[in-house]
Amino acid sequence: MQLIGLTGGIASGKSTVARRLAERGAVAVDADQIAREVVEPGTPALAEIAQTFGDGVLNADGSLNRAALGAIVFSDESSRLRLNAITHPAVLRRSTERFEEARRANPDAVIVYDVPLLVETANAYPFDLIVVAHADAETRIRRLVELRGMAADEATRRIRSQASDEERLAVADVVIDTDGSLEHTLEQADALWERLTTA
Ligand SMILES: CC(C)(COP(=O)(O)OP(=O)(O)OC[C@H]1O[C@@H](n2cnc3c(N)ncnc32)[C@H](O)[C@@H]1O)[C@@H](O)C(=O)NCCC(=O)NCCS
Ligand SMILES: Nc1ncnc2c1ncn2[C@@H]1O[C@H](COP(=O)(O)OP(=O)(O)OP(=O)(O)O)[C@@H](O)[C@H]1O
Repeated sequence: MQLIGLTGGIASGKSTVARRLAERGAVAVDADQIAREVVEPGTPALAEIAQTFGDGVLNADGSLNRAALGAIVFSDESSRLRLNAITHPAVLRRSTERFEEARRANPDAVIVYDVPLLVETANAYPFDLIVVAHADAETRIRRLVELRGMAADEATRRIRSQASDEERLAVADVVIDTDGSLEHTLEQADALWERLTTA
């Protein structure tokens, strides 16, 4: 098994790279998706979030109101760290289970773990290789505004709450330049796959 940590700032194109690698045969594990699973109604993490941030972060049906919680944590660093302290242990546990399942199914599996906060959590995982998808903050803000309808100031706040480009590049074994065309990104993902699968 090879465990590849794939990170990058918000809207850098991590999921695009992960999807391409999955098409070529990798097992993709997505930390954002797991972070959603661990706060589903009935989970201990959701109960702790409601206790910490109040019932205002819940929808009428008891599910997490992501916009309400996002508004709190991306404008107040201590709240964001409190949320991380609640969710990250559960994300770590479930992610590790997914890696283990993939290894049991195929001992030669190449697992691509798409994780936005890798710089903050890298030491928790035994990565064989760290890949950083890198695009300028300006490009990422434009994508968030144009493709996801996010307000520019919200996009800037999220970027500020994450590790800097320098911090991410400092831990990278491989950098994928995601600032250019989509084809250029996909070509680099294909080259990475060749490297991973030709010993
Ligand atoms: C605050 C929440 C409810 C906002 O939900 P929303 O649907 O608006 O965003 P979503 O979860 O799709 O995340 C989108 C992007 O925001 C960034 N982001 C999310 N959480 C964080 C965080 N705690 N710190 C910095 N950036 C973050 C990431 O780049 C992520 O890809 C949600 O992001 C959350 O529960 N975050 C805590 C869990 C976490 O750290 N997830 C990141 C991967 S482990
Ligand atoms: N050169 C490029 N490389 C990657 N994505 C690109 C490129 N040009 C445009 N895009 C677009 O930018 C967006 C990047 O989104 P993607 O979900 O891949 O990023 P992400 O890093 O996973 O985001 P998040 O941190 O929010 O999960 C997609 O809509 C993609 O089509």
